[in-house]
Amino acid sequence: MKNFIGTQMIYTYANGWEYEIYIKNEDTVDYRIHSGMVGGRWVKEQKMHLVELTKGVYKISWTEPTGTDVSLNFMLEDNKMHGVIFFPKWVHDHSEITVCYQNDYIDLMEESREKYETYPKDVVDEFAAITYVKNVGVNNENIISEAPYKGMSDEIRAGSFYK
Ligand SMILES: C=Cc1ccc(O)c(OC)c1
Repeated sequence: MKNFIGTQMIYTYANGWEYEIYIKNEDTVDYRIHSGMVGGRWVKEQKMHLVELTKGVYKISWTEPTGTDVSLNFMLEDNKMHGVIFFPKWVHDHSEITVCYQNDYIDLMEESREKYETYPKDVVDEFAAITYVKNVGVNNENIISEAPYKGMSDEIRAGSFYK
């Protein structure tokens, strides 16, 4: 658990979606979505549940202000993960509403989840290849502190992003 907390990772799902996550502390993640249905979205201070299922295998789970539910398994020894995302119908239908720095739009997310339809939910379950992993310590606010842009994940992997 000590090794996992403080880890920043970038991974690409089999469907091509690229995500970045920072396990900021034992119950909080920050993340950026580099590509996919809601590419451009980024979030700080998402509360989550974390368990170590077995040696080197971690599961984190949370429910978002949008009503989207997420559960992710990280298998670090194999450099892979598996994610399950349960999207309410409205996120699928109006994904553009969720593409923002969510922390500035919590009220809009909560209004939208009431205003639009929840069902049927869209379940996306995919494996992903982890393309970057680094333990950057806990509670670092500089890891995920700006919006994703095209090329950012390549810069992070190349070691040229953080000054
Ligand atoms: C909906 C959020 C969401 C879905 C899948 C992910 O891998 C993720 O990682 C930060 C976040």
